[in-house]
Amino acid sequence: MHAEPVAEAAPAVEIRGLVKRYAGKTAVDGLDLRIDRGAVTAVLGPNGAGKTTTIETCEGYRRPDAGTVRVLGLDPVRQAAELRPRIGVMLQSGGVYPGARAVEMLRHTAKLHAHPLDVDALVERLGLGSCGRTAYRRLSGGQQQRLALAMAVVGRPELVFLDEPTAGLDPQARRATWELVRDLRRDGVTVVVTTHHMEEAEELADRVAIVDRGKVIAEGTPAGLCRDGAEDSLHFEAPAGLDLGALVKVLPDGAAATETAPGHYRVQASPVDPQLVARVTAWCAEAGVLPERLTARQRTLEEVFLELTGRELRS
Ligand SMILES: Nc1ncnc2c1ncn2[C@@H]1O[C@H](COP(=O)(O)OP(=O)(O)OP(=O)(O)O)[C@@H](O)[C@H]1O
Repeated sequence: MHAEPVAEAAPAVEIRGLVKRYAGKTAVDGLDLRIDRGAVTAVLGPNGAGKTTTIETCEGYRRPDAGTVRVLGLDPVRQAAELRPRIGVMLQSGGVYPGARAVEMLRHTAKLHAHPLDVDALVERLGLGSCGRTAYRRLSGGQQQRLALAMAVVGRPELVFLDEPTAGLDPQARRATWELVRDLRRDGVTVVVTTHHMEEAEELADRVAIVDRGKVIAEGTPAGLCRDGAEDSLHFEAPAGLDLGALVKVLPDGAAATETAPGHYRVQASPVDPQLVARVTAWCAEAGVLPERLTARQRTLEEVFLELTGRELRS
């Protein structure tokens, strides 16, 4: 006899075939995305790709025109009352009463939750100490951002949505935000973050979803996306006119070697790994050639992003 299977916890977010239109214009076009619990997921995409619309649908602020959205197993519109206390939301536009005093508002929000974070410690770590009695509308843009972040996390939510949390922040505030996100992850909180900063996604995210024209067009770990289908390359300099036909013979199938300019060589292969470097250098040693300025390059997430979404500016 098998034991009864334990019901698996629902994923943090499960979106199937989401469609959202504004006045006939399709902003989200059959988007599928599953986000597991306990990880940081970065949602990337060009301006207007549909990221904010998707996130706001998960938060229950927008109703899908088609498809289904489940957040912690709940319908964000029909089961909003049950869902809201369990999620933290940082909106791009603040979503805060402009006349309210900054830290008072945070204290008030904390009191609405059963087990809030320590407000003073949060204020301190986000550098909001000097903003105590200042009205929200009088805070600088960066201070408003940090307060919105504090409001999103103060109630110790299970799942936090952060829409461009570091847009317009100075490097110190950006780092403080990253640290807070890392702490959330360490505490088992699921974080969904949209960003236009690729290094932020590489730095913070366990998984990345790239959205374009209302659909998820790629999904995986940052390292996996940089590796997948990648034409990575190895570069070195040596005397001009090396016999590259002989070099290619010792390389794995599919590898190519070219002299891009006299004495400048490029070896393309997938993957560029330590074995490839060893074969190239062993061949050079056989040929009595010193490969100078030998560099192995993997694509960055920004390069992958541009390859997938195109280099031209969208109108
Ligand atoms: N309230 C609205 N009314 C009409 N159109 C809208 C509305 N909100 C968004 N859109 C349109 O829907 C599309 C998707 O917008 P959305 O804000 O979801 O994109 P995004 O990926 O978050 O972009 P960004 O990176 O610029 O924030 C865009 O073409 C946008 O102009």
